[in-house]
Amino acid sequence: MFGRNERRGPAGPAAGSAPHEALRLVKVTKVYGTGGAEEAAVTALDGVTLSLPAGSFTAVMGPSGSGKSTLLQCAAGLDRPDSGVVMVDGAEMTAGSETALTKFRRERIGFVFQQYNLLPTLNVAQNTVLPLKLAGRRVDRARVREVLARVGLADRMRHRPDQLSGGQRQRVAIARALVAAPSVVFADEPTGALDTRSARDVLGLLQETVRVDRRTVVMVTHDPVAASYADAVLFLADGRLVGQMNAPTADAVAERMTHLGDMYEAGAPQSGAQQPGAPRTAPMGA
Ligand SMILES: Nc1ncnc2c1ncn2[C@@H]1O[C@H](COP(=O)(O)OP(=O)(O)OP(=O)(O)O)[C@@H](O)[C@H]1O
Repeated sequence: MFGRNERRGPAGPAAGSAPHEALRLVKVTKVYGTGGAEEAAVTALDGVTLSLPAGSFTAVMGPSGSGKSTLLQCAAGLDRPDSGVVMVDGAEMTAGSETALTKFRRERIGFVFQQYNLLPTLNVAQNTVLPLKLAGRRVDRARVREVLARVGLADRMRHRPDQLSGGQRQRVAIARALVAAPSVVFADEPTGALDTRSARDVLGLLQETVRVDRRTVVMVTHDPVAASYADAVLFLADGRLVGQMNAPTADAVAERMTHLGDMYEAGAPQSGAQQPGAPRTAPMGA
């Protein structure tokens, strides 16, 4: 496991080769409500365009209500945008039927939620293999053991979630997210319910899956320390991307968050300099 400041160089591929794009959003818009007399329409996402290279770890931050969860839901295929395109590994996720979307999600996407979402009646191993079973894929026992060993739970395979601590439960959720070798892992406040030490373990595991397995991780968080484990932070305000910070530190992220409202009101979004392996966001309004 790597410490948060132990970076192994840029998260992108070796210099000279074109970065493989893991996730692309083009003008993704989501409006809730009809805008009728009794229900004001809320534009939760307003034309979000971004591109994340494979093997990158990106945190998404922004004030409450800025659209972070909606962005995650739309990018992960758990919800459909009203307009715009979501592509994973160069394939358009938003194109097909509900069945096709579900299949796409099961094959290419992993999830980690704040409240773990483990099934209480299944043990650790059974929870971990659930994505494989749902996708109708063969369960490779050695792979399951390997993934559980990676998260430090090889000796807990027969335990049920209620026999585990919060940190251990979240590590099961990470094993479950990784077992099917997804292209992108989406994590929604994965450390929101954890103590500092468990949070550090979970963030280290997410970082490790990026560095070692070359997975792509997108994490929504309110916590500047959690965001500092990422390669880059994207800042949202009012459903728009308003800034980006590469190689973030907790202090710099906290400061940017403090000024985010002012920045946005002044119409002066700031972006950090682009670095290899960092996400590319479109200019405002693109
Ligand atoms: N199902 C829904 N129906 C109507 N409005 C919604 C719905 N889901 C979200 N919204 C609205 O869309 C906007 C963005 O919500 P979202 O949950 O994405 O924000 P967030 O940045 O994740 O907020 P938080 O940090 O508080 O979780 C908010 O104004 C919210 O009230």
